[in-house]
Amino acid sequence: MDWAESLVPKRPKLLVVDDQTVNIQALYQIFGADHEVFMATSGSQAIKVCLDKKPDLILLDVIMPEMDGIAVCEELQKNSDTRSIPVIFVTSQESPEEESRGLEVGAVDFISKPVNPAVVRARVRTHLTLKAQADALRVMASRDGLTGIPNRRYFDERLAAEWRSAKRGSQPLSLILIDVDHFKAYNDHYGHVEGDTCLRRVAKALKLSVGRGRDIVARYGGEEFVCLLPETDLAGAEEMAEKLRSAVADLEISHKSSPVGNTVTISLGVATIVPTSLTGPETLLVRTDELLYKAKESGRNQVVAQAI
Ligand SMILES: Nc1nc2c(ncn2[C@@H]2O[C@H](COP(=O)(O)OP(=O)(O)OP(=O)(O)O)[C@@H](O)[C@H]2O)c(=O)[nH]1
Repeated sequence: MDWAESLVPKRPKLLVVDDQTVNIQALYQIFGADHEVFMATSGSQAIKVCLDKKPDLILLDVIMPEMDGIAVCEELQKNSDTRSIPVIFVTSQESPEEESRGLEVGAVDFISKPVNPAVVRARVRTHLTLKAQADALRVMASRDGLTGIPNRRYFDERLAAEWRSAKRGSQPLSLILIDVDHFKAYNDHYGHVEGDTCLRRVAKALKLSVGRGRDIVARYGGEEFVCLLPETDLAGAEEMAEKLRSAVADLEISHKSSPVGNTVTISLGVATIVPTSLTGPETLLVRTDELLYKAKESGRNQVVAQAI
């Protein structure tokens, strides 16, 4: 088994959608033993099952009354939770027009009815492998290689999305920029390998300190980290920043060449904004960076917070 195949779940989840139960049964016979098979007999039911069960792949009948396969595909494409689920159309009247229309709306493959067990198994396996590979690459592209926490790229995406959401709901959005104090001196004293270990431990402590579902901690670059707190006002963000500061202090990582103390410390800038059309995410980033600078200037190992 190669790397890509090993990423496929042991018992992949398949959703079979067909208005004729006899067709569903035929596919169940082929996949039931080594796949978890969900069934839907209409387009709207298929959408519900997708949202609920998050299948790894969908085998979708094209012609169905009420909501056909094309409409189901279009609906799945609209939602970021279902967009990446591969859809294979199962069709009885194959025509080039129908095939190109299906591919346009996001189908990855076509299979003719009545299905041939060996062909359908091989195609499903191929698309499950491709999906698993794409998922793994997506995760890898959003992680920082050294610390394993989300990287700047992922943070930028989340910031843009949370900005839009906060603007729509007129909710506060808070940002904390975090910088390890005198880290150059740490590297100079202990060496780069120890420096890397220190960054990993700091990242872990920060990550374990944030609790809410949409909060994220990411590596912003070098010895800088960032924490994004949706629907959080200044008081809440300041409290969180203080928690992060103590979490790192509590690690008690020896830093003999630090003018601040004997252990590794961090400085934090905190800003909160209720986004409007007149401002953009850069406003929040720039202001938070200025506040971090103030925290450094005022002696480090502290939090400086302000609402915009
Ligand atoms: N070991 C290690 N060091 C890094 C990494 N990324 C950045 N650094 C180091 O972090 C240090 C940051 O130094 P400065 O920007 O001068 O900041 P500082 O020494 O922390 O000083 P202040 O921020 O003012 O307290 C540099 O020496 C970088 O080489 C990394 O991935 N691993």
